[in-house]
Formats: sequence, C-alpha cells, structure tokens
Amino acid sequence: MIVTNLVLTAALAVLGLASALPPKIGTTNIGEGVSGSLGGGRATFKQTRNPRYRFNGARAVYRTYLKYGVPVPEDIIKAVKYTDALHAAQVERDTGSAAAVPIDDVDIAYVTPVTIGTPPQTLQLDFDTGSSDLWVFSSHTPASQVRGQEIYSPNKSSTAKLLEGHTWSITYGDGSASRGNVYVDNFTVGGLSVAQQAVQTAQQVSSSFTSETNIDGLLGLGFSTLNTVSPKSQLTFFDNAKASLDSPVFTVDLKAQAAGTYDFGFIDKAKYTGEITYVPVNTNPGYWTFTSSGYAVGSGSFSSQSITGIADTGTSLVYLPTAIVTAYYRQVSGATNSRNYGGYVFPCSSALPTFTFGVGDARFTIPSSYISYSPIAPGSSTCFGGLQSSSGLGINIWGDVALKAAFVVFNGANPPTIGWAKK
Ligand SMILES: CSc1ccc(CNCCO)cc1
Repeated sequence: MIVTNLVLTAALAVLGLASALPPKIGTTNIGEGVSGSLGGGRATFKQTRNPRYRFNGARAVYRTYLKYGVPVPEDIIKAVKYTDALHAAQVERDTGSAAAVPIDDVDIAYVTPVTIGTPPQTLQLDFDTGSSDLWVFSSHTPASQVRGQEIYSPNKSSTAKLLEGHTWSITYGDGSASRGNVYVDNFTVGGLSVAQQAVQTAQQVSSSFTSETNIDGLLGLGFSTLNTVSPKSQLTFFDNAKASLDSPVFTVDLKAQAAGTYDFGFIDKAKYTGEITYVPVNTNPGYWTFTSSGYAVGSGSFSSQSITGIADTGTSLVYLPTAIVTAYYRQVSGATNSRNYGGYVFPCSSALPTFTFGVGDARFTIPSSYISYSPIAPGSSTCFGGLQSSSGLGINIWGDVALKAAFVVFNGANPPTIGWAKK
C-alpha cells in the first residue's frame, strides 16, 4: 500500500493530537519514536547537556500553572522571585573544553588551540602539567628560530599590554629552553576566557623548539610557584580561571593517535568508567606530585610499593625507578639499556608485556602498544621503549604513555588532589 507523505503526515498529526499526555516538564519533546519522513529526509536530534543550565524548581512549577491556565498561587510567585535572586547572586560560573591533538604518529606531544588578544590570534599550545609558564612563539622570536610555528603579535592586539621590566627564562627536563618578555592579554581556551592572562613572548627558543614545528608554545598547568617570570611571578591560566569555574578542576583525557580533551571546571562522566580514585598531591615544589601504590609487569603479581612521581602531560614517556624498569625489560627478549640510543631498546618484533600501576586500590594497565614507543629511526627494526629509567632525572614521571591509559582529574581545591579513573 502506498501511503503518500500527506496521508502519513496527517496520521502523525492526528496521533500527536490524540496523545493527551503532555511532554515531561523540563525535557524537549522531540516526538520520541516519531520518525518517518517529511519530504523524504530523516532527522535525528542529539540532546546535549548544557553545562551552564541551572534547574530552578519554583520556575518549573510556575510554568506548569501557566501552561494549564491555572492562576499561579502567590507563594509560587514569591518562590520564583526568591530562587531567581539566589541564582543571580551566584558568581557567573564557567567551564571550558578543548581538544588535545597528537602532533605526530607516536604521540610525542599534544597541542590544544587557544586564542590570544583582540582580534583573536589562534595558536596551538602544548598543555604541560609539568611546568607553569605560558609562553608563545611571537613577533619577538628571531625569524631564524621560527620554522612554520604560528606566532603571537602583541602589536596586532588592541588589548595587549606590555608588563614593563618583566622577563622570563625556562629550561625543561629534556634540556630544551626559551626566554623573553611578558604581556598581559585576553586569553581563551575552549570557551573559557581570562581577561588579563600573562602571555610570555619568546625572544629566544632552543633548537628543539624550533624543530618541533607543530608546537607554538606551552601552557603551564603546574602550580604557579614554578612560574619563572621576574621580578613578579605570574599565575597560570588555570589559577586565573579557577575562581570563575563551576568547580576548581581540570581534567585530562589523552588518547593514543586520536584527539582527546582538556576540560576546565567540570568532570564529564561520559569520559570515564567506574569510580575516580583520588590521592593527595604534594605541591612542593610545584608539580602534581602523587604516590602510586605499586606496579605489575604483564600478568605478574602486583608489587605493593610507594612510587612518588609527577603527572606530567608535557612529557612523552614514563620514567620510573631502575629496579622497576629492569624488572619490566627482563620480560622482553632482546631488550638492552643502550647508551647509543639513550635508553631501553628492543627488537620491534619482540612481544611486550603490559605495565600496570596502582593508584590507591585502583589499577591502571598501560597497553604494550604504548610501550612499544617508536623505531629508533624511521624503518629501523630496533624500537625505543615508552618506559624508561628515571635514575638520571632524580624524579619519577608519569608522562603521556601513562596518562593515555586513564582519565585524570587535576583537582585544584584546597588541598589539591589528583583523581584517576579507567576509561
Ligand atoms: C621541544 S618540544 C617540548 C615540549 C614540552 C616540553 C616541556 N616538558 C618536557 C619535559 O621536560 C619541552 C619541550
């Protein structure tokens, strides 16, 4: 039987009228179950949560009275006025969310788009919980040191202001370095804005930054005590934004060879499974330092021991005590700790066990594919490990290889804590 669109439409309309049940208050009735076609196409409306919506019960009741033409009782009117005032009194709460995109095929680092100034200039920055300077390639960076990076030009921003007499200089754990002067300007990450963010403009960058053409600078998410600006140190973007956030947190969801997210001000339940295990953070000297409860190699037994280290989104690999790392590579045929290649290498064809680490009673397993990090040179059959010894660093580092295996909450409350969840 051929049912023309017209008849179908009429039928749907009659059905609609016939369903005396009103749509549930507070939801948008998109005609659940009403599919069918008007003009042949299909439409699906995905409902998304509005993180800024604040439910007001009194107002919902008020709307119901209006909807059914019933005079609104005085006490409901009073309740609406009272609750509206309460909501208005709440400081404007804010959130932000932005993508974390791997810059190459081994996830050596991740970049996130930010906008600076007026009109907005977009740069891709490496969000780094292991440092606390926000610095960018700029119009002050010598052309010989710029190789395709986007630059920030303060003289093209009507809202940029030079921070007179302030300079900065930073050297990272991997030996890379940069230095320069400081402006304040409007700064936005994923819809979250800070009006007067200190933006450190590079006048010099080391060769490793010049050759990292996909990184236009760093956004430090460590504690502001680590900031290198002198004579007056500056606050990180998170510290500046914290007071206006719904919740004083940011979360990190890094992915292997895919875009993840940095969220500010809220914890997205869709991004993790099970419970979040929170542990204390030692903010001295300014890293997100926490203590892991132990480790296991592959299907081996879990060794309960305290491993104190930093959660560092700006470091690619995991660096742990030599005893743990040798226990791991003992399970990898052909693995050696190579001076030539600067760490543990193994035949790319070797089978690698997984690596499990503990946070409290929770256990997080790093897939072996994350630890088979990359050939030591393009096409080589020798691979470099994603797990290396921290003996030369003096600090244990849970870098991207570990962070990719979890959903991590950096809780900037007082006292700060760090939360780990499976995903
Ligand atoms: C040359 S690309 C680069 C990216 C991030 C960083 C900061 N963290 C590194 C660990 O010290 C340094 C260099």
